[in-house]
Amino acid sequence: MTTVHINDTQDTEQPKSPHRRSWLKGIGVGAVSLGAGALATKAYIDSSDGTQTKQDAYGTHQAGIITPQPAAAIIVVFDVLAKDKKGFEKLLRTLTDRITFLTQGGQLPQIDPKFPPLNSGIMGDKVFPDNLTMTVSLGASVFDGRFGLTDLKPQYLQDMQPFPNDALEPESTDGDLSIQICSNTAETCIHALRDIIKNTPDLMTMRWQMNGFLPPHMIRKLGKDTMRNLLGFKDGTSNVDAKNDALLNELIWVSDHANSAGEPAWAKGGSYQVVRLIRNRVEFWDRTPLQEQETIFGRHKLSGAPLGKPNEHDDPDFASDPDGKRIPHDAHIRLANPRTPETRKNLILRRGYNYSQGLSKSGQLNMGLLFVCYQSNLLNGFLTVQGRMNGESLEEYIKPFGGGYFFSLPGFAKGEYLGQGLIQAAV
Ligand SMILES: C=CC1=C(C)c2cc3[nH]c(cc4nc(cc5[nH]c(cc1n2)c(C)c5CCC(=O)O)C(CCC(=O)O)=C4C)c(C)c3C=C
Ligand SMILES: [Fe+2]
Repeated sequence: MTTVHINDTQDTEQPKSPHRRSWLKGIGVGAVSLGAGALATKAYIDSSDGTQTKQDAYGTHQAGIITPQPAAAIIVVFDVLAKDKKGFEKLLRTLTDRITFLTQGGQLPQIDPKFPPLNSGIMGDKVFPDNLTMTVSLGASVFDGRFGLTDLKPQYLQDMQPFPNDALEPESTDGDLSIQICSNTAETCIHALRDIIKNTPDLMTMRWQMNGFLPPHMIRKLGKDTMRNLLGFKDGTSNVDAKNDALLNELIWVSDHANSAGEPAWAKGGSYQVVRLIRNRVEFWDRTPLQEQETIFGRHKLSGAPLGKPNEHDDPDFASDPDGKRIPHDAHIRLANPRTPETRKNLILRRGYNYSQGLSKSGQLNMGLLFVCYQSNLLNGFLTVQGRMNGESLEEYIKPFGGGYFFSLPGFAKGEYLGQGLIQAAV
């Protein structure tokens, strides 16, 4: 999908849009003579505030997978109430309509005040796009026979089985259908979620959800800097290049590539989505020596550089360290990506968010990582990577307690609906 940026992530102190320049002219002030504060104020009230930034609704792939991450996210997982294929199709058509409207924006209809409003009203009467994406994915349970889809399940889709360090809570695990909602603001995500709930009361019910956030000032730097997770480390330094189409067709999208062999035809253009809710034991972490923290990840905390290297994007060069003296063999990055020709097929596209949810029952900070990743092959991707990381030193500080495996539907064209290929292939 094409990304359309309308000055959202630009440096707000440089007048760029014609609209903005005309405003400056209109008040008879030259840009050079305006102080940064005045420009920043103006940036807040015109289109460069990001409210008009739009992601395409139509395309080969759904938005929200390779599109840049905005600052706010909600992952919400539903169980489907629809009883048959017809009901499931109605759900997919409703989701398509609402997502198209919410992501592109527009006027909300006025209604008779004797009836409840059609919408929460959080965005007023005119919905603005605010960089919203809503990515719809299906869990394995949808293919259980209720909707005539049994023979159409993506081959690796399954319920989440606990890894040795997991304590999966059933109320926060699995589910029929996930929606990853991402936007510039938490309010726009909440608005979108409430719109979906209001429009599908008879079709699905919420099972679990998690809100995530990233620092907005870092997002505005547009990839010039890497964001930090709540353990204080740069997270996202090394990731699959979302601009490399050949790589994406091999590793992220179900495609004609051998990595996707055996998948049903309808799944082409989709991707396996993994969500993991991972609590961080931050009080314990904050009492851990810096040296130990860095050894656990295999990177320097401040710079994000691989241990013993000066720069963040330097190659960790494991080959020159066969005994693990510089970067231990059980360091997170060494297990996650050993960087060998054999492990190339295990690369995944990570798209996680931080989360914070007040206090745990035992009075500790309840915060961590809303881990999300995408891959064309769940077995070669997350399942193998997580398998390699079982027993890593980081496990003492983290506790995965929920999540699920889902299949992100292919994108749709104008006049089509999400999952149309699946429904048409169903019996
Ligand atoms: C199974 C996949 C992964 C899980 C689960 C996971 C959890 C997790 N990660 C961090 C922090 C960092 N991860 C980093 C790199 C990294 N992590 C994974 C995979 C999982 N992480 C991969 C594939 C990579 C990239 C490795 C590489 O190519 O070098 C880093 C280093 C910076 C970076 O490259 O992003 C950090 C820091 C936490 C805190 C966490 C669970 C709470
Ligand atoms: Fe990681």
